[in-house]
Amino acid sequence: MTHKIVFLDRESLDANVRAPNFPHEYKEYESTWTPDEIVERLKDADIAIINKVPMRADTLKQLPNLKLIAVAATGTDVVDKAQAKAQGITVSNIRGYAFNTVPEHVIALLFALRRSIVPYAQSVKRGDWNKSSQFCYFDYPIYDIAGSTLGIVGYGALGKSIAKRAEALGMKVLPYDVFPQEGLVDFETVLTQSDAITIHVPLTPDTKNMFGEEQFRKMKKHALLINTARGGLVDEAALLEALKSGEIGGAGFDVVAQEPPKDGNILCEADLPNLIVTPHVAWASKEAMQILADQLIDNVENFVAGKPSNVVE
Ligand SMILES: NC(=O)c1ccc[n+]([C@@H]2O[C@H](COP(=O)([O-])OP(=O)(O)OC[C@H]3O[C@@H](n4cnc5c(N)ncnc54)[C@H](O)[C@@H]3O)[C@@H](O)[C@H]2O)c1
Ligand SMILES: O=C(O)[C@H](O)CO
Repeated sequence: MTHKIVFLDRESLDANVRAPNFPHEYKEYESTWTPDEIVERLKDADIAIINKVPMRADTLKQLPNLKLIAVAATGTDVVDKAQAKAQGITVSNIRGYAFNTVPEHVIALLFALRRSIVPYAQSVKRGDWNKSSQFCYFDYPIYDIAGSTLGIVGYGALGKSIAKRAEALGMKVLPYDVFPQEGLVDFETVLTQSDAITIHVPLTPDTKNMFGEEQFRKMKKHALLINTARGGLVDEAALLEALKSGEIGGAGFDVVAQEPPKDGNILCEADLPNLIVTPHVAWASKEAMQILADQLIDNVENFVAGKPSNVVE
C-alpha cells in the first residue's frame, strides 16, 4: 500500500525532514489555516503532519480517510483528541526534544527580568547614560537569582530540566504537579513562596486560565511569572493589570492566547519595562528542531510498521 502523507504547515519547522522508509506520496504546504483548506488538502491523505494547524471536530468529521495526525510539537491542544479517538485516528506528538532549548529560554527570561536588561539597554540607546551625573544609574531594579526560590508548575520533562539548571544557579526549587511524585509541594505553596514561577503544563480544559487575578493576588509583589507553555494558561487581561498595579514584579512570555496575534494582543502591545514577550521560539534552537524532525518521522514510520510511538490519549 502507498501511504499519502500531507504536511500542512511545513514553514513552521526549520529542519531537515527525512523521507519515511515505506512506499508513500508526500505533499507539503508552507501554511494552512482555514477549515476548507485543511479538508481540501487532506481529503485523500491517511497521514497528516501538522504543527499548529487547528484540527477541530467539524474538520475531522470531513476526513474519513485519515488514520494518523503526527503533531510536530509536544503540545497537542490544536487537535480535538476526543473526536480523533471517535474516528479511530491516532494522534502522536514529540517528547523530550526541548530539554536544552526551553530551559535555556526560561533562564534567559529570568535573568533578563531580574537584572532589568531590556530597559537598561533601551535607556542607553535613548542617551540616558550620556546625561548621567554618575558612572552608573539605578532607574530599574536589579536582584540576584542565586538564593531566590523558583516555583515550577508542571514537573514533567521540561519542569525537571529547568529544576536542574535553577539548582545549579543556587535557586531553591518548589515543584508542583498533579501527577504524584517525590518532593512536590501544593499549588498554594508555589504561589505564596516563590520569587519566580515558571509554567510547564499542557493546555487542557483543567489548566485553562490557571493563573488569573486570584493567583496573582497570592504571589509575592516582586515575583516573576514565566510562561513558555501555552497562552491560554494565563488570563492575559488580569496579568496586564497585575503588572501595571505592582501586584507581581514582572513577566516573561513566549506564548499568547492567539498565535500569531493577527488581531493584536494586549501583552505584545504593552510598553512595560517588566514585561518581555518573545514569539513562541523557546523550542526553536537549531539542535532541538532537528531532534524534533527526526522523531516526527520515527513516529510516522512506527505507526505504519504497526508499533505506534508517542501516542497521545
Ligand atoms: N514554547 C515552546 O516553545 C514550547 C516547547 C515545548 C513544549 N511547550 C509546552 O510545554 C508543555 C510541557 O512540556 P513537557 O515536555 O514538560 O510536557 P510533559 O508532558 O513532560 O510535562 C507536563 C506535566 O504537566 C503536568 N500536568 C498536567 N496537568 C496539570 C495540572 N492541571 N496541574 C499541574 N500539573 C499538570 C503533567 O502531569 C506533566 O508532569 C507542553 O505541553 C507544551 O504545551 C512549549
Ligand atoms: O509544543 C511544542 O513543542 C512547542 O510549542 C513548539 O511547537
